[in-house]
Amino acid sequence: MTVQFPALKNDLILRAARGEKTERTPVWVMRQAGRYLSEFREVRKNHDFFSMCRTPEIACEITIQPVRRFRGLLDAAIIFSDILVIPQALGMTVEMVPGKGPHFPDPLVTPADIARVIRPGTVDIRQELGYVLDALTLTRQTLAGEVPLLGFVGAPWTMLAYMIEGGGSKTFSKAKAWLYRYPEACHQLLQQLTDVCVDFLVAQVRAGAQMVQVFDSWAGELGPDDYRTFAFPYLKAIADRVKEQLAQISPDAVVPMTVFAKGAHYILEELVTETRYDVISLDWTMDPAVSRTRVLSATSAVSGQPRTVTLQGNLDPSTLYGSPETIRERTRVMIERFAAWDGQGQCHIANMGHGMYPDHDPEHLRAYLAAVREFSSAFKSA
Ligand SMILES: Cc1c2[nH]c(c1CCC(=O)O)Cc1[nH]c(c(CCC(=O)O)c1C)Cc1[nH]c(c(CCC(=O)O)c1C)Cc1[nH]c(c(C)c1CCC(=O)O)C2
Repeated sequence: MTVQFPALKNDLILRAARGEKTERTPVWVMRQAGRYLSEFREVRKNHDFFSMCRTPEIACEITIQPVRRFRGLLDAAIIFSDILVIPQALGMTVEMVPGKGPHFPDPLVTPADIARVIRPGTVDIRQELGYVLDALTLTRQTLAGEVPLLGFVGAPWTMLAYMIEGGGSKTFSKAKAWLYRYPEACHQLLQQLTDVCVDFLVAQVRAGAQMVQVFDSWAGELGPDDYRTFAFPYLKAIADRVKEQLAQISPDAVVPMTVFAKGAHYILEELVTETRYDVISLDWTMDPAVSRTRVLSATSAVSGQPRTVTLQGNLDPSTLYGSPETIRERTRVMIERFAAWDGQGQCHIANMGHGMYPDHDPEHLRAYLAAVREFSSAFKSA
């Protein structure tokens, strides 16, 4: 299958991800499409969340809403979908309860339950998740090359946590109890989820995704040893296998990959030295300058040469509750810290340290996007 797409007019984020120099820092924001936008709420009031995901025309429209509203200020679009479409593809029921979040009426309770979701091979991606692929293709056409289109999946640990907890949780004690009581069943499930992630990401790229991100939103619930046992090996396998499979299609098909292990500050060195992710997304609790130093020294220790991986992030989303002047000042400091190592802030993709909140003022996001442009252009031309 070869689909022809319009030529790309803004490839800033792809260049930054590959470590190439850019004239300003590209910026996009997790959850840039969502409830803080009145135009999203307008569509949402007439539709159930997952029906919106399953209707390519609606998913396309919502993906493009922020690009349209902040025209010229965003450097990427991320496809409107959810990390929980994979548990659904494996046969689980997931509902999105307005104001509460995801709910699994029938979560995994005992290891015998994994028989419901484990199968030989993976799932038929076209059949179970074809609607995401169609949404990607339609959106990439509709964007007409204005900005690159990002695809994504949830990381195996984060998806396992939802499938066992049945929704969000304060302690993740059900999911973590499984790691201690039923480690074998967990590994089987994590392997199954990894296999689906790999096939799904490759399919997303074939359908039009120009870069992909793996969201390990609950990484920080695990300590270093558990993370190294139950999360990291699967994250690593996803990057290895996706890159291998894309390279087999053609060298040009290999897109940049981002990993966001939220809260797992201890894993930074291993992510850079042992995985093939091009971009590492930092949450707001990590200092950009310190993170860069850690990356440089970890890579030189391994190869004798420091490697410049691209870092993404990391303004605290709560900063957007401040005044536009505060946002501008905090953004200046953020840009400066990402530039501490080279004086320019190359190898940086600006984002928040997590997603937008529903009660954010879109005009405050605009202030952030404008400040990234202002200060990063100044640093890079200095
Ligand atoms: C953990 C997680 C989920 N989904 C996702 C993650 C990883 C990122 C993160 O850590 O935030 C990923 C996701 N979810 C959504 C996107 C779309 C693209 C974008 O970033 O704009 C993406 C990339 C839409 C969404 N996903 C969801 C909404 C709001 C749903 C609604 O309208 O009711 C949107 C726009 C719902 C969702 N989906 C999920 C939760 C916990 C919730 C409820 C919390 C909330 O309501 O914000 C699971």
